Amino acid sequence: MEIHIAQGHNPPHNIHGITVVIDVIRAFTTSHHAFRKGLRCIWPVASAEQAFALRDEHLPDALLAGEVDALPIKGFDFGNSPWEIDHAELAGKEMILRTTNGVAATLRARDSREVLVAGLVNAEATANYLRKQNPPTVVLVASHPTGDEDVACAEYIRHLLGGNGITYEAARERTLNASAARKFFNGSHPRLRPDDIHAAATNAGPDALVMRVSFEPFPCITAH
Ligand SMILES: O=C(O)[C@H](CS(=O)(=O)O)OP(=O)(O)O
Ligand SMILES: [Mg+2]
Repeated sequence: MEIHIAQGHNPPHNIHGITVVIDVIRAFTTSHHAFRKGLRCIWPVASAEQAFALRDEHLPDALLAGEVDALPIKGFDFGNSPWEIDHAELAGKEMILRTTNGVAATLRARDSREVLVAGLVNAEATANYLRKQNPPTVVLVASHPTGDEDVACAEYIRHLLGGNGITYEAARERTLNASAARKFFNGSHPRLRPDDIHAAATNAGPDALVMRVSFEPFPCITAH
């Protein structure tokens, strides 16, 4: 298995392999928490306008979650926040999600045999799944174009797959110290809570959920 790490919103082609889009702070931490609460599926979209349109035209009961510039969007039910998700009733529901990095990169990751999304929370379960599938290539996409937290998670997954990499403890430290984490610790906004970063830095172990993306008729994330 060849393992490549890429960074940013444009995952490379990986026609015969599996692509894992990584967003630790916070999109796929939020997603994992939502699936743990019984959410059925996530519909990722590129903008707040698309989120409102998808709900109004096709999914009248779906909840809206996400951010612009990390902040909650007016008219949405939740921010891009694992803490807010932990305090919500989600069993059997569907959610439309708009985020800056994780969702943006996922929407551009179609040229792959299979696409997964992950954070540190489900890195171990994702690595176990990759090992079982044993594709010829794995592309780990650190979705934040310049940040360190997603690269750290990619290096941890590569380590779990037997390649060069770092321990969970090192990835956790890099997440807590990432530039994207700062605004959650300095009281900059009441809905940017330190709890979100502590959730993002948590390892839920091998029993965490693997999150897969399908693209037809609309992009959709489900958990397994
Ligand atoms: O809301 C988030 O956590 C981020 C934006 S930032 O990196 O914190 O500015 O969006 P995401 O798509 O989850 O990286
Ligand atoms: Mg991020």
